[in-house]
Amino acid sequence: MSTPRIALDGIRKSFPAPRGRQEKTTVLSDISLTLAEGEFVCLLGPSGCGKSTVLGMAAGFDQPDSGILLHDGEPIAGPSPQRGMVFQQPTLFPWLSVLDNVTFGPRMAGVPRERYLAEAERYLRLVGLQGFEHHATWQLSGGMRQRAALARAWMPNPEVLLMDEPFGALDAQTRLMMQELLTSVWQATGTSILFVTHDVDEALFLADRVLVMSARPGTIREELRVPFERPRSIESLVTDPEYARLKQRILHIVREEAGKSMLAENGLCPA
Ligand SMILES: Nc1ncnc2c1ncn2[C@@H]1O[C@H](COP(=O)(O)OP(=O)(O)OP(=O)(O)O)[C@@H](O)[C@H]1O
Repeated sequence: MSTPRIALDGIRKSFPAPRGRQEKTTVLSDISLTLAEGEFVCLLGPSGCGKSTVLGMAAGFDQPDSGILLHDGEPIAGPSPQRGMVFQQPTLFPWLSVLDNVTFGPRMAGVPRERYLAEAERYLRLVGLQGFEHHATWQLSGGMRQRAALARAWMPNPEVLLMDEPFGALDAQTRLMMQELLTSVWQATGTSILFVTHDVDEALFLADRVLVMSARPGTIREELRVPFERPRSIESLVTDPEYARLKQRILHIVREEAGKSMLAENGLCPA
């Protein structure tokens, strides 16, 4: 078997307790997962189970207390342009044009314009923003801003993209369009994607595999392979009995784990 792009093995992570309290909060108890080259994996789980913490560690923003964290078999010691991150709120500079936002990294690094312009135009075309290069980002809709953020994340040609509910703030129609668009850019680039979502339909539309996390302290409770051929159409998927079975299974686990979280928050032990 080839080396995975990203591998987490036995990751444990705790954070200091809020002021005035002694004990630490253990957020992740034993997380092991892999992301293969070109694979699309979705991470689902109840609120607060540690999904963003997993992404942050894979990005190199934070280190685990124990366990192994690897990119192509090498330890992840800090952030790298090979691992891009996309957040729910696109972190764009509102006063800059779309093109200046997308090319911000190479411009700040002093790369000559002719070396990055064709690449920027390619990504703007892939995300459907050709013709909007010179608009300021405050002039764009939420979906268009997130498309600009995608083009910017792809500019360094990262091997891995880590996405933290990137479509969570969009309306249902825009969200569907963004899922189709993301799938087509992913297929055109071959980037490995680890994608956090709360939306089971989104996970089943996008992913090759879905990993469902337990309540905090988070661990991977179940892994489901998503068998549907690509390109996928949401209209066909929703009539597929296998889609209904997978959706029911994931909803069942997430509800069960969310129930455990509520009991723990109220100081009660799950039965
Ligand atoms: N830097 C930090 N310091 C202290 N606690 C933190 C820190 N980062 C995260 N936490 C805590 O860790 C837990 C997990 O947070 P995280 O954001 O990873 O969960 P999540 O599954 O992504 O949540 P959600 O689904 O609600 O976005 C939360 O209780 C959060 O308060």
